Amino acid sequence: MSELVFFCGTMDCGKSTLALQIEHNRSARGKRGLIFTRDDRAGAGVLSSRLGLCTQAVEAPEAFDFYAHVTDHLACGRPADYVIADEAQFFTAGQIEQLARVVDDLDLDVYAFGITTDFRTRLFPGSQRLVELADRIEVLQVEALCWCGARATHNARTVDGHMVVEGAQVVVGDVNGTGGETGYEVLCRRHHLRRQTALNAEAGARADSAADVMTARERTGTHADAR
Ligand SMILES: Nc1ncnc2c1ncn2[C@@H]1O[C@H](COP(=O)(O)OP(=O)(O)O)[C@@H](O)[C@H]1O
Ligand SMILES: Cc1cn([C@H]2C[C@H](O)[C@@H](COP(=O)(O)O)O2)c(=O)[nH]c1=O
Repeated sequence: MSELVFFCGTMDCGKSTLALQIEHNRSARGKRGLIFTRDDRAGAGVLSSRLGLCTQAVEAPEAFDFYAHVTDHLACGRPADYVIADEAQFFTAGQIEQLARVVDDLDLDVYAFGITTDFRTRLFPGSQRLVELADRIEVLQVEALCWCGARATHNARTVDGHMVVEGAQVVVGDVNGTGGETGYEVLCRRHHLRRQTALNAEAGARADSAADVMTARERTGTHADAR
């Protein structure tokens, strides 16, 4: 029986890589896939992984109808055995329902990949509908890590390395943003809630060690000018 599977995780945990691997393994066995994405960092009509691999995909903007596209494709006599949909968090709830119909009415497997929550820890509409409708939810096993070493569970948006909590839900970008640009950093829940990014942690550690030196000097009565 065909299924709708939602592969999810934080940013940078290997979702697009897995999408490319699933595509590779199935096409190597003669199966034909339809590949969709929306607003990939590499540009329109591309599904890209940070490992350097990418493949052509159909760009699916807000008005795009997945069900109509797949039925048209089949009606033209072209084959399709499965569907891959990356950046699924950006799809509308209605588009996820179309993907569910592709499974139920057209009997194709649909593999959707996306982050569940935004920089404010709120579900994206597409991800919410996938959680509600998917036959299976697979959390990726390659853990992205917070700067503290714990498993990263949340996505922070950063400007100059500092976490921001205001702004549009969708801002396409990458982890490790630099030079004033909007970027992202994955964090564990504790550090997301405390708004502590790697940069803040570094500054905090420097301040702590300066305070330790001051305390030691006060304790021993030594000062830089006394040396
Ligand atoms: N230089 C590298 N060497 C090895 N693995 C890398 C390298 N750069 C990225 N990766 C791997 O690629 C993963 C990101 O893959 P990607 O498919 O782009 O993530 P996602 O789609 O979840 O944002 C990282 O978690 C890491 O495991
Ligand atoms: C948290 C968050 C992310 N985004 C964007 C940033 C990237 O373009 C994608 C995620 O891509 P990835 O392949 O999973 O790294 O989503 C956003 O628009 N809004 C957010 O809150």
